[in-house]
Amino acid sequence: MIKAILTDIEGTTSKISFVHEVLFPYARQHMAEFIKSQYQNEAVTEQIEAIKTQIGDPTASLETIIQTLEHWIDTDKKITPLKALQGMIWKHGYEAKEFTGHVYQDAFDNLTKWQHNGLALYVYSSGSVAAQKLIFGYSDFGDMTALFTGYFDTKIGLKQEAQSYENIIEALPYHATEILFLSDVVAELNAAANAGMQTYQLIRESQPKSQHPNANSFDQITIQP
Ligand SMILES: CSCCC(=O)C(=O)COP(=O)(O)O
Ligand SMILES: [Mg+2]
Repeated sequence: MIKAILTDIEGTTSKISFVHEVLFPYARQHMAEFIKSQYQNEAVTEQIEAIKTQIGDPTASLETIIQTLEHWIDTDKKITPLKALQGMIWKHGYEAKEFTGHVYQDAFDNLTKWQHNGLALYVYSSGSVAAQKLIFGYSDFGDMTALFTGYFDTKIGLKQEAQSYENIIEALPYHATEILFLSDVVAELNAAANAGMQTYQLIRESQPKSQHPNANSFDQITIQP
């Protein structure tokens, strides 16, 4: 019996193009100015130090840090300090109403229904928890954050590793088989299944099917009572 839903964002609740054509370019455009103006802000300093550790250069200049971040954005790296900084930059965009968070109508409808029916809803995305709260907090449907009981990001582990899902199971009051993980990415679904979760693949665009149950929209997801 499913008691909790764990959902991916990009390609699952939300359009890939919103992330790649709106969010990533916005962060790319503002990253240099943001780092230069905010590097003494404690939360930003913490991320800069983490980047220095990651690249193995404790004396890296701000210029090197900026170039590294821009390269990571261009190559879609799911690196925790990059994701934290992107979230901080997106906050300005959402607050200035430069964009709202894209969420598919069927995702909004079914997440609302599932929560109403007593299922606990959680998010697991490579975007930081702060960025997850922004996309749902400033969504096309208004503030959706009350739908979710909890959020997980790469601090719990990478999305294609079974250990990350084992860590999530450990953090939740459910048995692995009571959790349904929704994602468009087969490697993530395989990792979740290896940890014992149930899975559904969202095929929003023209991805190849896999051995996981699949659906084109949340409307087609059947949850056994
Ligand atoms: C929180 S919206 C931005 C998502 C993001 O930064 C990303 O890299 C996509 O990750 P996902 O795990 O949702 O595919
Ligand atoms: Mg995805």
